[in-house]
Amino acid sequence: MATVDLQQTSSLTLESGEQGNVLNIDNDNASARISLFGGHLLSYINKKDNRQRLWLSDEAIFDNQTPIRGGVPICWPWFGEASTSLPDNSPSHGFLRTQTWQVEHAEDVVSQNKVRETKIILVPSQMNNVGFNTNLNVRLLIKVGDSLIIHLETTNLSENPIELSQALHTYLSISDISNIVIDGVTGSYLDKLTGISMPKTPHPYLIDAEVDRIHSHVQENKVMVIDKETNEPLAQVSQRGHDSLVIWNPWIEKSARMKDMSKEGFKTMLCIEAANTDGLQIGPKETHILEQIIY
Ligand SMILES: O=P(O)(O)OC[C@H]1O[C@@H](O)[C@H](O)[C@@H](O)[C@@H]1O
Repeated sequence: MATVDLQQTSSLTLESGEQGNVLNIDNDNASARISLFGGHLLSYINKKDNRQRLWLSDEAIFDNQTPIRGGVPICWPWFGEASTSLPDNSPSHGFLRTQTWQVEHAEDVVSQNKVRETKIILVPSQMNNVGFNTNLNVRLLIKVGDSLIIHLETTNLSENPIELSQALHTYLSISDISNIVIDGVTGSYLDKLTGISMPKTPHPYLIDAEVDRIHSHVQENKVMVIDKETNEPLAQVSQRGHDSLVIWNPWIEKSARMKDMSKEGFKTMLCIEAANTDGLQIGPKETHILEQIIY
């Protein structure tokens, strides 16, 4: 691939430091950081209130091998543990979050609503891995403006349908997990901790223990995390091209077992993941877009 001249995009710089190679974006509406290891968003600050929307672990490991804890990991072409048909030691959540990605395109643009934004397209440098031999093309389109738009595009280049699973594993930054309520998630869900399908999402939806849930029948497109005391929205996401939302917080004991999470880390994060967990079929020559927008 031809090298993209990043200097053409005035809102964008490439930094090489302790966190590896990171794209730094700073425009009129927002700032953001994207690691080229994993094509991984690390930070998004919307300048309308200067609040950080993404949570990044204080203990995240930046060694260009370990998946980064926090931000927006790209889970692809499987979500969660690898199927038994794949070789032993196939990594959890697929192999793209531990690939180096390249910039295919970068541009300062003005949106239809006349908002200045930075548009970036990233592609993984390698596609075949650990027995998952596909004829698939992946692109990650990111628009940083008065919202953060993320498109994970998968194109099936082959003559046959292909099945996969995937997620935009977004870690949202919140003030205090004991002080929030989730709005917009209802219906039945699979509790991954017990393996049991639960008929109803609790209302109000509070988090006061470990949660790992796949919500497959979410009616609302927009989901909000609201401060219980002030009623202010702390985070707002919407999604498209998904079959489920995954809600995850490891709570006290699981956090303590994780090498890249501090003891108190779980208190200020909540994952709301736009996902396809039920086997997404992509037809020959078709492109699928999984979108999440963070406001
Ligand atoms: O530690 P990892 O591989 O990044 O996964 C974190 C969590 O990711 C969530 O999506 C899964 O539902 C959890 O089961 C998992 O523990």
